[in-house]
Amino acid sequence: MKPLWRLNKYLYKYKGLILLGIVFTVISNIFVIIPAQLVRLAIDYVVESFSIYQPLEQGGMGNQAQDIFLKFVFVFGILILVMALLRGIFLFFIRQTLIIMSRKVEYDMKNEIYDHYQKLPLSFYRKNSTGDLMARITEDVSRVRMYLGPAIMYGLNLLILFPLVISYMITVNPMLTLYALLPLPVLSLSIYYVNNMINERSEKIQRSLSGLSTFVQEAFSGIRVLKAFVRESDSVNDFATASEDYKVKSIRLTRVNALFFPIIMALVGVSTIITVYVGGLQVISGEIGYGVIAEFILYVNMLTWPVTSLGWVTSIVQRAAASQTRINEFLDEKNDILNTNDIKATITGTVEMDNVSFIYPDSGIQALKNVSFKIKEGQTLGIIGTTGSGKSTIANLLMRMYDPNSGVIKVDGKPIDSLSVSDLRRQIGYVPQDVFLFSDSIGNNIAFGIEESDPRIIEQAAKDADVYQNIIEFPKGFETMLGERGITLSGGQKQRVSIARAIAKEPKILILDDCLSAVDTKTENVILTALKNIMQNRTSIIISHRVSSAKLADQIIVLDDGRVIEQGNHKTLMAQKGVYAELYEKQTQAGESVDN
Ligand SMILES: Nc1ncnc2c1ncn2[C@@H]1O[C@H](COP(=O)(O)OP(=O)(O)OP(=O)(O)O)[C@@H](O)[C@H]1O
Repeated sequence: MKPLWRLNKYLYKYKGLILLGIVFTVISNIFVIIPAQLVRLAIDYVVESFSIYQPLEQGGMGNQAQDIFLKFVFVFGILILVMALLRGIFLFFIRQTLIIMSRKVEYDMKNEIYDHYQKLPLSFYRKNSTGDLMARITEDVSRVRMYLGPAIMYGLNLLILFPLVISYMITVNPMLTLYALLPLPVLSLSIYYVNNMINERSEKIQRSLSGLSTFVQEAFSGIRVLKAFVRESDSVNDFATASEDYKVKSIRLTRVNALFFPIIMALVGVSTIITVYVGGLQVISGEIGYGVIAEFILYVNMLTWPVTSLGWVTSIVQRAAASQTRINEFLDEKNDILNTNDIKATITGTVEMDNVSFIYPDSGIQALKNVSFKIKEGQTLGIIGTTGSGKSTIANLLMRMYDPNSGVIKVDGKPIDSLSVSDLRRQIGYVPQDVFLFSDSIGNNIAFGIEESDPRIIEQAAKDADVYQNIIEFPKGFETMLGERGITLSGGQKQRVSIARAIAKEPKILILDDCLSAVDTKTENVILTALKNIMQNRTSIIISHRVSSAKLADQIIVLDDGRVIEQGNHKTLMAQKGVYAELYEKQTQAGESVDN
C-alpha cells in the first residue's frame, strides 16, 4: 500500500470530485435499501389483506376490498420503480465523479512521468529498455488508474452499503442476519483467489503477446534481410510456435475465468437457501412475517456484488501497488548532469579538454584516457581514429550527455559544468553518427532546433548541406513526409538533412560525428566548403574515419584506444609519417583505385 501514498497529492487535488462521489454513493445506497423495505411491507400487507379478505367477501364487501388492495400494491410498485430510477441516476453521477477523477489523475500521471523521463540523462536510457519505459507510462499507469477509479468506487460503496444494510438487517432480525451472511466471507476469499489467478494468467498472456508483437515487428522491419537470406519458412514456423504458446495461455485463462460467475452464483444460492430455511422456521414459530424473508433475500443479493468486489478490489490494489512501485522507481531517478553554476552566456567557441578520462558507467569500458586538446573560436578540429577509439565519446562529453571521470572540459575558458546544460546544448549543432529523423515533413525536421521556423533559414540550411536540390525534386518539396508512412530517404540524403538540421540553428559549435560516411567524396567536399563559410568565427569539430573529412581542419587529433596518439595539422602530421600519414596514403590509394 505504501507506494500508493504517492498518489495522495492527486487525491487531494481532486478532493471536490471525491467528496461529491461519496455523497452520491450514500444517496444511491439509500435508494437500494428503501425498496427492500417496501417489498417487505408490500408482502406483509398482501398476507394480512388476504386473511381479512375472505370475511369481507362473505360480508359482500369483496369488490371494495379488492380495489383498495390493488391500489396499495400499485402504489408500492410505482414507489419501487421510482427508487430504482433514482438509484440509476445517482449511479450515473458516481461514475461521473469518481471515474472521471481517475481519468484526470491518469492524465496528470502520464504527463508527470513523461516530463520526468525528458529530464533524465542518457545513461538512464542506456540502462532501461524502451519497452520498459513505455510499459511504465502506459500499462502501469492503467493499473494504478484501476485503483483510483473502480477500486475506490467499489471500495467506497462497500464501506457505505455494508454498515447501512447490516445494521438495518440486525435491527430487523439478528439471528437471520447471521445465517444469511455466513457464506459471504467465503465468497470474498474465493473471488480474491480466483482473481489473483486471473491476473497472473493475464500477465503471462500479456508477456506472450508482447513477445509475439516484437517478433512480428522485427520480422517486418527486417523483411529485406529475411527475404534475401530466404528465411521465410523459418519465420513462419517461429511465428506458429509463438502463437501456439499464446493460444495455450489464453485457454488456461478462459478456464479460470469460467469459475468467476459460478462461484458467485453458488454462494449466493447457498445464502438464499439458508435465509429461506432459517426464515421459514421463524415464520412457522410466528417470530417474523413472510415479508422479512423476501426482504432478506433482497439484502443478500444487494451485498453480493460489494462482497465480490472486496476480493476484486484487494487484488486490484495489490496490482496497483506493484505498478506504482515500478513507476516510483523511475520517478525517483535523479538527473546526475548537474550544474555547479547556471551560467547562461553566448558562447564564442573556444573548446578545451584537459587530461580527460571517461569510463562508460553501464559497460565499464574506458573510452577516453587522458585526452587533451584545445581549439580556439572559429577553428576546426578533426578527430580521426579507428572504430571504438573514443571519437563519439568526445562528442558525448562536449554535449554533456555524460560527465568525465577525471580531467576538465572547458568552453570559453569556463568549466563546462558551470554552464547551464540546456543553454550549452542550444548553442551546439550536433549531427549524430546514427541519423535519426522524425516522422514529420522534411521542413519540420530541419527546423527542429529553432524556436521560430523561417522558410528562408530552412532553405539556406538545406543548400549548405547540399540537399536542397534533392528536396525540391520531391513532388511536395519541403512538405514531403518522412517515416513509415512517408518516403524513405537514401542514407546520404538522411545524413545531409541531419546536417541541415544542425546548421539551421546557427550553432556556435558544430559537431559532425562521422556524418559524411554515406556521401561520396565530391559531395563531402561541397558540404565541407559550405561549412567553412558558414562556420567562420565559430568552432567546428569533425569526427571521421576518413582523412578526407579532417584534412582541411586547423588541428587534427588521432585517437587510438581512447588515447591521443598524434596531434597537429595535415601538413605536420604528414611530415611525422606516423599513423595519420599511413592512413592518408591508404585511403587516397583506395580512392584512386576506386576512381579508376
Ligand atoms: N553508451 C555506451 N555505453 C557503454 N559503452 C559504450 C557506449 N558508447 C560507446 N561505448 C564503448 O566505448 C568505446 C568508444 O566508443 P565510441 O563510440 O566513442 O567509439 P568511436 O571511435 O566513435 O567508434 P566508431 O568510429 O565505430 O563510431 C567503445 O569500446 C564502445 O564499445
